[in-house]
Amino acid sequence: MATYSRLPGSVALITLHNPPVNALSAAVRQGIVDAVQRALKDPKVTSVVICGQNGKFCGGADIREFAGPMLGPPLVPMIHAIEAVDKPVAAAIEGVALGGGLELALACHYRIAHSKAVLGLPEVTLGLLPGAGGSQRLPRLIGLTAALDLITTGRHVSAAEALKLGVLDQVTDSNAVDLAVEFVRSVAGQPLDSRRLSTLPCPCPPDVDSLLDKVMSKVRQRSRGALAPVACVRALRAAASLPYAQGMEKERELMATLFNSGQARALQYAFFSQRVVGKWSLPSGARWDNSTARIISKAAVIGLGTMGRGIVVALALTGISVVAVETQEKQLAEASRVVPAMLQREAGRRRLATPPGVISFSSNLQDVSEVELVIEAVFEDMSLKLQVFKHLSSVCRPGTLLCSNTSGLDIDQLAAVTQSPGLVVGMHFFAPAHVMKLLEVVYGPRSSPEAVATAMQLGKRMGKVGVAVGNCPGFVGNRMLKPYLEQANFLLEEGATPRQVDEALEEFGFPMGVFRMSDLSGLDVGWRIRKEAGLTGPGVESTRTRQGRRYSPLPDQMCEAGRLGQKTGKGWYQYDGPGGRVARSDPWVHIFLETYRAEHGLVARSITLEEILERCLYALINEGFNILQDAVAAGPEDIDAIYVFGYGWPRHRGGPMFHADQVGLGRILQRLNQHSHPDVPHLKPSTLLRRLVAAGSPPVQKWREFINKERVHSQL
Ligand SMILES: CCCCCCCCCCCCC/C=C/C(=O)SCCNC(=O)CCNC(=O)[C@H](O)C(C)(C)COP(=O)(O)OP(=O)(O)OC[C@H]1O[C@@H](n2cnc3c(N)ncnc32)[C@H](O)[C@@H]1OP(=O)(O)O
Repeated sequence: MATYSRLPGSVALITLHNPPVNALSAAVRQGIVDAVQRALKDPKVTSVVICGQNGKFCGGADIREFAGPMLGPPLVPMIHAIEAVDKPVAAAIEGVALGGGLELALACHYRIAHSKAVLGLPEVTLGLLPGAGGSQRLPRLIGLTAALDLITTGRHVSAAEALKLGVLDQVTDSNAVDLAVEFVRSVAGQPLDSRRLSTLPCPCPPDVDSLLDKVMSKVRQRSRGALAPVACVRALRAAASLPYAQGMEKERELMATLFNSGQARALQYAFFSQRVVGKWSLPSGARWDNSTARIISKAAVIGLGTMGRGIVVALALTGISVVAVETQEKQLAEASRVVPAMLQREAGRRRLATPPGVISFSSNLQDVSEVELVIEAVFEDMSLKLQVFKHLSSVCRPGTLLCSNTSGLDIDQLAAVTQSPGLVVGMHFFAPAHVMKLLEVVYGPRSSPEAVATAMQLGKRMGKVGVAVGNCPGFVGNRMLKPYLEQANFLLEEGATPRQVDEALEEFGFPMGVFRMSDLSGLDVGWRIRKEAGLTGPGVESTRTRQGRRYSPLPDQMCEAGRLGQKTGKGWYQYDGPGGRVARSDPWVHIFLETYRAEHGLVARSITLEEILERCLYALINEGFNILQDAVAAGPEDIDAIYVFGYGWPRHRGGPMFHADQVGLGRILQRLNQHSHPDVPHLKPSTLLRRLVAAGSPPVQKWREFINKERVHSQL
């Protein structure tokens, strides 16, 4: 709702009330309409201020309402009515003015903000455009070029930047509402025509068409099939070329298409998933709201390879003091040189004013004795990690949290060699660790709620999306990746080329197909894991069935031929020498595949794009259902957040489990059954998937509840 009060000196104050962010729900819109009417009718009122309760102006339209029928007064006419008021109206912006919140402010005649306020039109990140006049008013206020940047990226800007751009009229370090009240009193009675943005022309550069074409091609390239950024550019083209009323008509038309699209649903689901995963819970009953996190101020990182260096930077950026330990002198010397530069660059990129934490480098493990939390990031080798954990347990003071950055090894085994297994958790970062948003926080049966809460809290401080997951080989992300990679290799055996597979996945929206990704991360990573699992190596027979399952030795043979990916200049593609980035098809690979097929009596067949996607993605999704069934992930949102933030799953497709819901669970089940084969267990449909289909395929938002009920009745 919104409240109305008349302040001394003829100013009406309209306050939005809808915690936590004063979103423009039906009740708030009704409250605003009523309050504006009252202000208009009251002859004693000469000016109006609109503000939000609890220091937050407005977080925009109520996203939850988008899923149902839109009730209450519509936003667009409400905003028009505010602009038309013949008494000066000012928005007093504290906290946030985002989306519809900023559009509301743009309808006001003046905008006054607190210096800590954040403004933006992030609708594009929800699969929409600023459809309450924002796409037409903002360019008229700040010019087409700046509006294109803000609207197509959805980025938030500080009050200082907004003032510079001309979005704001004044910024204050003190009370923005008081200043706005004082200000509107001073301008009461003055003409308002020039303050109504809809009446102004849109300032454009002379080469407007070439600017719009350039932005459009950049947006298409960056958006990987997302519709909203393209629609935003179209709406802004209308602002630049049409009178306001026609521009609004175009905005409405584009918004109508986006509003009901699967992409908007996916992006709004992704918005809420990101928030759901913060509210973690463990099978033990420990939860985000009944567990206490420790505040970490001193931490250590053991191992300064690529991952360790990124973790040091991520910690230091939060202001934590870090002891960075590396026992190999050469690696230590290189890290001491490289890490401060990385830190400087990243701090600059994030426009951090505060000095980052202090880093001290050491080759001595004893130097971690005073820290509160250690993150081990040594080579992915269990015996080495066990040694490190044993040592840490004796060196660190009691109560120190011991975390491992392992990408899939057994956390319980590591915990078992320490004196306090409850204080051991996995903190699985993704490369580059100071940039990538995902953090898998891995708990074992003995991990204490405090340890999980602390790791999750620390992740949040580092700006990560932390997802609490159970302990199993590969955890969630890499466990699901395994069947995906496996299917990609099988497709090569059957006749596909690496480029065909990659193109299908890139067209789906991944930034990189599976083979380009393997080349980037190094083919030897998986090779080492397969050797440890006894699947390849000396003495293992070179067959296509191993340990009772279909097995493709193709990636092993690539490694044996010294083709480890980008780092060797050759992998599934060829590059311009070691470290090269541009992937080109390699005739060697084609001959290699042909020879391989001939040796194994395989006849290449033509494989459709559809089959590539189904086999790779449905195998991955099926493993997601197994993970939910095993309670390794608490809900589908957890899996989807992991894939969107860590594995390049296109955000406008919501995540693998959301995608399954969109495709239809019945269809996924039917296709899995079709592709299924007795010696490919990953394609055997999961029991959970079958039970969901039998229950009528409830929507993804209901799966958590369904799983819990099934578990109570021991059906899973
Ligand atoms: C027939 C078809 C017709 C089609 C035509 C239709 C026409 C319709 C016209 C409608 C035009 C609408 C145009 C406007 C659109 C919009 O405004 S879309 C929304 C834009 N706003 C945003 O994207 C902001 C989203 N929120 C945030 O970025 C952050 O929440 C925050 C505001 C910066 C605060 O961050 P923080 O303090 O970290 O808190 P959070 O944890 O993120 O959030 C707290 C809780 O608040 C919930 N929430 C936040 N914003 C909204 C929102 N806008 N709507 C609903 N709920 C919101 C968030 O989910 C958290 O709740 P819990 O998860 O329950 O904790």
